[in-house]
Amino acid sequence: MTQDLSKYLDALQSRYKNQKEFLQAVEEVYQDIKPMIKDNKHYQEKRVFERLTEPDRIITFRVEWLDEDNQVHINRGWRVQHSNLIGPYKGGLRFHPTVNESILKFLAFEQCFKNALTGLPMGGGKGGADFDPKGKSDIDIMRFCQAYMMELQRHIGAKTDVPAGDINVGNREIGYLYGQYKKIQNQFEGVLTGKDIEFGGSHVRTEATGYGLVYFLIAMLEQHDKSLEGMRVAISGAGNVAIHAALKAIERGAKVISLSNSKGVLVCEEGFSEESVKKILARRGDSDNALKDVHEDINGKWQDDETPWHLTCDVAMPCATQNELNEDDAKSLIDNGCLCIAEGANMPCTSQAIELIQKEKVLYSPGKASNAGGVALSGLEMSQNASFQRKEFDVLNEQLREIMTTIHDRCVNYGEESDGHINYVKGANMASFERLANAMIALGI
Ligand SMILES: NC(=O)C1=CN([C@@H]2O[C@H](COP(=O)(O)OP(=O)(O)OC[C@H]3O[C@@H](n4cnc5c(N)ncnc54)[C@H](O)[C@@H]3O)[C@@H](O)[C@H]2O)C=CC1
Ligand SMILES: O=C(O)CCC(=O)C(=O)O
Repeated sequence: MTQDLSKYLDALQSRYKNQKEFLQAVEEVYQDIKPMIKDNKHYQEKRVFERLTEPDRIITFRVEWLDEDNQVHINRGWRVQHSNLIGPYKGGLRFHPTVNESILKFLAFEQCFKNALTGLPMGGGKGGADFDPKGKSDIDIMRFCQAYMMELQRHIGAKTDVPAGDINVGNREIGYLYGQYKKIQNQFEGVLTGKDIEFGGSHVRTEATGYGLVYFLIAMLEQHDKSLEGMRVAISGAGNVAIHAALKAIERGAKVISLSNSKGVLVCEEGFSEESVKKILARRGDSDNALKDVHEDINGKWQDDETPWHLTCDVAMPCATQNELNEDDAKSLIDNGCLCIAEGANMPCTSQAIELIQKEKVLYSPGKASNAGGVALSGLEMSQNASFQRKEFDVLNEQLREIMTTIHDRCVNYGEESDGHINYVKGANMASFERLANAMIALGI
């Protein structure tokens, strides 16, 4: 039967040969769950792996919009509804010129496993557009969001599909998207998460992915009798995930030595202060390189076209984008003594980098486990919306910490190897696959 499965994988690789990110995500899961399928005749007979690798549906549409000078623009929009086996489709929207079907399919596929790990009733999806918000005015952003929602609203609903933010879709964009949905549908419901606190949003959603990443990291270090306090932490990215991971790591006594963007890296050898990170956060909206702008003010060094991975650090947290950390970067981190890599972004390490990291037995957590805090908090936003209630910040923050610790423990339960090493990738893949596969069998064909 595993032989048939490898034939199926060959067929998938040939059918989607132009979708390298999607295949990369599927192949990673396949390696870890192969033995589970071999040992379970129901998984074989019901062809669960094959069914899990094909999205339920992909909605593709044209987004036409008028900019503030009344010029016509046309973009491609998508929503990949991958699986609603264990709850409504759930996952973010990404607006970036590099967005294509392969990237959204990989993200939606990963999202199913991530959401299963949270223990909450959420299926997996992802969407977005090849729209580039860089340099666009607020009016242009609003008009694009309205045009995008004009089509998306037909396909989503509080119990059907609940999008949220991802790269370049934050609180402002969610507001414009939700405003348009409400106008068209005349429904005040939890159809999007990441909303403003004043109209149905939840405390801690903004911070959740970054904070959750650090809660996971702390659990991972404690599991290995280590503490985050005093550790040098290199972070990439300077967006929602990176900034909140930096703030939480600083609060917990770590020395955060870098933040980055696609133009270079900002290094602060003595460690950023909380005030420095907040300065960067405040500048983000009105500058296309906030990191470079503030470097002198906060006593940091700006390095053009560099990434953080050549720095000497104890912990690395890639929090920018997919495949941003390659084999050479992994080698450089390991040679410089890095003992832990915790992913904040989705699939930031290339397959070759992961192979090396695993071979060297460096502590390593995949994004689908360590960045699950964002979607977990979205799940809590959905339940607050459904019951027309609002929970306090501290209550939700504690719930987030508990969920991340539980995800960590699930990875340990499934990922501990005979020599005691914990393979968090294997643990995350097996624990989530089991939940999805069992649901698939119970729900019938
Ligand atoms: N926002 C969320 O709740 C969640 C986000 N993620 C993932 O985290 C990552 C970052 O997302 P957000 O922080 O939300 O987005 P964001 O739009 O707030 O920030 C993205 C950051 O990455 C930087 N960046 C983009 N491309 C880069 C490149 N090639 N090299 C270096 N830096 C680059 C940008 O300059 C920006 O600072 C993405 O992989 C996303 O899918 C994962 C889970 C939840
Ligand atoms: O909160 C959500 O629904 C989406 C989060 C997300 O896009 C992710 O986990 O990658």
